Amino acid sequence: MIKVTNFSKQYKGFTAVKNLSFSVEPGQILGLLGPNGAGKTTTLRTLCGIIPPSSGSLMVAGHDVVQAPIAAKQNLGYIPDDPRLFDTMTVWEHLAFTAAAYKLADFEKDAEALLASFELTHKRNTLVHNLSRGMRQKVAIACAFLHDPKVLLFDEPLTGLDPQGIRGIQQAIRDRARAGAAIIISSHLLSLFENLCTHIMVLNLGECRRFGPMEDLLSEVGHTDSTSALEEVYFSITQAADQGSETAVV
Ligand SMILES: Nc1ncnc2c1ncn2[C@@H]1O[C@H](COP(=O)(O)OP(=O)(O)OP(=O)(O)O)[C@@H](O)[C@H]1O
Repeated sequence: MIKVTNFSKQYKGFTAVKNLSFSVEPGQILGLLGPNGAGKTTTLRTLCGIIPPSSGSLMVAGHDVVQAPIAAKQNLGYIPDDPRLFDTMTVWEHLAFTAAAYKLADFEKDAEALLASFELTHKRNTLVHNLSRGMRQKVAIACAFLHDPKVLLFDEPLTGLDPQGIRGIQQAIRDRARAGAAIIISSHLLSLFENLCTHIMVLNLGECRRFGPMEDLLSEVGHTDSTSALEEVYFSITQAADQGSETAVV
């Protein structure tokens, strides 16, 4: 569903991502982690077609994001770390606008259901300018879900959410994966990965240092507490990477 092959990205000669290859199948949730500047956002933004790759191929639901950008985007929902909304539009107008952009007929029932699931029904006619940060985040996620994309990309999805919101988004992500979506989540919250992800990729300085199923990664460490196990794996990989170790695939 998501297939990235030998992807590299340079910004004016600086290599932000180097020779990255991985895939995410339907139902899988890949957790992308790595220190600041590791290349996570660059990878997600390239998969969305916001920035072009320098080399390599990136496929979304069978469509090359450079060769067939519209078909790729029709199958994609992207929630950036700082979603930009239209301050002078209401919550409902955002959903209607999104439906028009994706040419969705009869979107109303699905939109109502999304508002209910994100506890936004009572804010239906409120200008997004007058929403809290967490509510704005939920509007962005509801819009990204509306066309029922096969691929979902989340950059730091829990920023600004309250515990109830966090639980709601986690459940929504799980439901989408169960329904067959391929999902990538970038975050610094290891506990989020432990609760949600089927696979993990650790990036450091633009290179993949580890990629594989979560259970394989955790079994290496042999912890019963998976949050601290993930933490241990993360630090051992990123510190080893700093000392120049090779990429490992589990
Ligand atoms: N437009 C740009 N021009 C030049 N360099 C850039 C640009 N965007 C990102 N970079 C550089 O590319 C590298 C990777 O950045 P990126 O935003 O992908 O990292 P990240 O893993 O998402 O980091 P964080 O966890 O801090 O969000 C960084 O060194 C960053 O400074």
